Amino acid sequence: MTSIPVIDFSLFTSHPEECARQINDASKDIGFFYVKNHGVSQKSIDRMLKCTQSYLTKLPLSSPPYQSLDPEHQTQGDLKEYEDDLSRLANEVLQCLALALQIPESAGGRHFFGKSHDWDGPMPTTLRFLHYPPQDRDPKSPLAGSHTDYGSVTLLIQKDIGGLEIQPSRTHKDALWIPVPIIPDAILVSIGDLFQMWTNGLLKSTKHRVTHIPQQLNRSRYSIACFLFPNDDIKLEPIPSPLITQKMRDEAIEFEKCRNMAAREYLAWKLAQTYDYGRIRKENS
Ligand SMILES: O=C(O)CCC(=O)C(=O)O
Ligand SMILES: [Fe+2]
Repeated sequence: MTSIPVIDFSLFTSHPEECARQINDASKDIGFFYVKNHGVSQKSIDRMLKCTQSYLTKLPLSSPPYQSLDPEHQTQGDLKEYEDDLSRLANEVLQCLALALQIPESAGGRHFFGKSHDWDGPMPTTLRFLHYPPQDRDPKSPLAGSHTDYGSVTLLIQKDIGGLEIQPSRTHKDALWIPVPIIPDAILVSIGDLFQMWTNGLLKSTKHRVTHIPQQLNRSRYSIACFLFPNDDIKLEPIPSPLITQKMRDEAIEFEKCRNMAAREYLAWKLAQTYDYGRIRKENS
């Protein structure tokens, strides 16, 4: 695959197996897909983007380029409506992944991942509102450096200005970066590290970054990311899918060091690495 497929998510209601097949094909290959007809109200998306714009642009430039809100303490209002729509979509995407991975009924069937992602519980699923201010700095340095997402699945909404790029090839570090266009009314979904580990690499957590669009240097960029995380104690062991064989497990040696970790520990470990990396770079510059 050299481009990100667009999946008509109304298939989830009419033909769930077909929806699952398309999501599976994209997740095994490029690790990213768009969903349209996703049922998240455009009105609530627009309101969220408007709030992001009016709130984040008022923060001092020294603030971090993102703010995380805590949906747990929202009981009504715009954020609540958005969060309800998004959690329904997230749950349906997780059902498609369970269907595609043929999780046996005895283990929960299509609700296998829904059970480990308890949206109302104390899990660290995060909504992140991102503002990338206009650039007067070196346009060659990316707005967000190359990374994979640490959670299970990410749902992303971007406003007007592109710049997101992905590196689908995993064979060498200088492989081609391909731009991710903004498709109006579509939500971008990506597979995170946890799914890659749970499936011994069958599903792909793909590197991505945000770069400058030269014609847009003087404009702010906004996006809203929802990073799905499972409950803290979920292990990073292979899941019960007949598609994940012992051979794949033997080959997935890069995941071995994380095998005994629970999801929360992995998150803390990744954050510590990122933080240390940032600190070391700062100290050496
Ligand atoms: O802002 C974007 O478009 C992507 C941000 C991202 O990849 C992240 O925060 O993990
Ligand atoms: Fe990301």
